[in-house]
Amino acid sequence: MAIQNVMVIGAGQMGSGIAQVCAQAGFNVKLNDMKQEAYDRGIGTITKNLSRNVEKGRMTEDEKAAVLGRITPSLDLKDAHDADIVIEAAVENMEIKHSIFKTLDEVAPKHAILASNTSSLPITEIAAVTNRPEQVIGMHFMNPVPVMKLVEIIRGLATSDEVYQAVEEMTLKLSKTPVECNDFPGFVANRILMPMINEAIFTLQEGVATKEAIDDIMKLGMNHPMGPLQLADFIGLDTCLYIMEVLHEGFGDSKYRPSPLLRQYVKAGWLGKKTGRGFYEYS
Ligand SMILES: CC(=O)CC(=O)SCCNC(=O)CCNC(=O)[C@H](O)C(C)(C)COP(=O)(O)OP(=O)(O)OC[C@H]1O[C@@H](n2cnc3c(N)ncnc32)[C@H](O)[C@@H]1OP(=O)(O)O
Ligand SMILES: NC(=O)C1=CN([C@@H]2O[C@H](COP(=O)(O)OP(=O)(O)OC[C@H]3O[C@@H](n4cnc5c(N)ncnc54)[C@H](OP(=O)(O)O)[C@@H]3O)[C@@H](O)[C@H]2O)C=CC1
Repeated sequence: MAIQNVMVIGAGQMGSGIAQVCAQAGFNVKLNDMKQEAYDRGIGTITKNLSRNVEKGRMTEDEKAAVLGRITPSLDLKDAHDADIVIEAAVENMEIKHSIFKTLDEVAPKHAILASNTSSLPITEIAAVTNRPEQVIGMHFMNPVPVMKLVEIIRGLATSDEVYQAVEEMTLKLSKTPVECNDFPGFVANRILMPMINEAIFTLQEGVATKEAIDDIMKLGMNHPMGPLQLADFIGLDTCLYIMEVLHEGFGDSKYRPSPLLRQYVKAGWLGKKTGRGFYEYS
């Protein structure tokens, strides 16, 4: 299965990163969002990242222009009509993903693979709204996409071996490392990461230490590049809450209950770095 045309849905922090690494690897990319402003923000981030590569001598101006030339804007899911693979990176919400996958199933070519960058939502349940569940797969990139090497590849119940192999090959072309896992709540990455972040928020809520102290203890004591509260801000507190809810519901175990402080911050619109305020403030 030869992949050349890629469509990325959602031009937020993950979608823009995915579009960038695909275009850098030579794929033709359509970057889709609902609003022009969202696309403009996404392509702005990509341009900034590529300019830094030029400044650091890792890329020429011509190469930067060629990468940008391979990305075209889209505000309509029907633009998936010539895609070989669609990688969905819209918000972490099952209703929205269902609606996107239903439409994609109608408009994308029969051979197209429909992948989701979901952090935690069941791939099997996303696949079930399509007529091609064997061509639906999880392709879970890590944030920031241009830097992080891992792509967690999740097989839904019906995902075919052929589709798995095509996605594995594409991941290698992106200079990333594919690691396979099965479709279970939170997969592997977030089943392990997110309870740690949630526990850090409980620790803050209970006044055990300040946010700075919690982060310093985990950074200096465990050699983590970011403390858990800083990392939560970086991921997005809305995304963290969605993931905890998926774990809580999926396992039915109270150890996964989201911290009330996390819920409160999300209700306040303090979603972390992307909104300028989370546990920390950002200018
Ligand atoms: C929620 C999910 O479903 C799954 C997830 O993604 S969970 C989140 C997983 N990600 C992590 O855990 C990230 C943890 N943090 C880190 O690894 C590091 O703090 C970091 C890579 C983000 C920044 O590294 P740092 O050494 O502190 O900062 P800095 O020196 O500024 O950056 C290192 C490099 O990354 C690049 N970089 C940093 N942030 C970037 C971004 N947002 N986009 C693109 N490049 C970025 C920098 O340009 C720099 O590149 P060069 O050295 O080649 O110039
Ligand atoms: N943040 C992280 O660290 C990681 C996130 N993920 C997953 O990636 C996905 C995206 O997360 P992230 O990039 O952080 O989120 P962002 O909020 O940064 O971006 C999501 C983008 O998708 C847009 N969007 C929402 N609905 C639709 C739709 N129906 N069609 C097209 N675009 C839409 C949003 O527009 P608007 O703002 O107008 O709603 C926004 O621009 C989620 O599933 C998340 O779980 C995976 C790995 C890591």
